[in-house]
Amino acid sequence: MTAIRPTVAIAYHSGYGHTAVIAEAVARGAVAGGAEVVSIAVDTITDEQWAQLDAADAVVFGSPTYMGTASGAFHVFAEASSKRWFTDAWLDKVAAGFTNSASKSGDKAGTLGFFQTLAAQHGMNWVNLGLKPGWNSTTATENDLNRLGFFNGAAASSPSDAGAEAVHKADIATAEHLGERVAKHTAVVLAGRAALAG
Ligand SMILES: Cc1cc2nc3c(=O)[nH]c(=O)nc-3n(C[C@H](O)[C@H](O)[C@H](O)COP(=O)(O)O)c2cc1C
Repeated sequence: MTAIRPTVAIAYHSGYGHTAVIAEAVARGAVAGGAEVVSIAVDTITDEQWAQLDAADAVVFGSPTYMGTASGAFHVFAEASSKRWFTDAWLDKVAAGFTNSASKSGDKAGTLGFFQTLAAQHGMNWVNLGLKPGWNSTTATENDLNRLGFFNGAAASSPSDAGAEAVHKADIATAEHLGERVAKHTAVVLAGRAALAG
């Protein structure tokens, strides 16, 4: 059987570089999971990149959490995606999401929830993180995968007074896990569609 190589697009914004590190980790994980990856900074998105999103099998949304939700730049992109909503251009694509903020909680749930709603409005199928929470018992440590205990996407906490080099290794590993999971799940979806069509 020919190996299925899904295309995973990562549509993200990063104001100061921290979320970009997480986006790179998601990309590495997706490649490890067998996908071809396209990374798109949504604040500078071009017509060609919109076309790449339309052609992708999966789209992973990523943004810093600003004021408890995705950044303004990401919201501009989300509103612009309404053009795709009218034509069902993203219907049945796989979707997932990640966010990064300074505080451990930092109201990141607001951002991941927004991504889930955006995906649902487009009729996309959400892939969750698929990891048990880490760092929540006396024997656990901050180096655990999913150390911040989110289920619906990958979350990262980066110190507000440090640069992108300070993004936590555990958050990077958690993001790699999400990318790999999305790639593998998307391959299953594509294989299922091909089998049903055949
Ligand atoms: C306008 C603004 C709003 C912010 N709001 C939050 C917030 O709600 N929760 C939080 O934990 N951090 C908040 N932060 C901190 C950023 O999330 C944090 O610095 C993050 O690492 C920035 O990611 P970036 O470098 O990809 O832009 C805010 C930062 C800015 C500039």
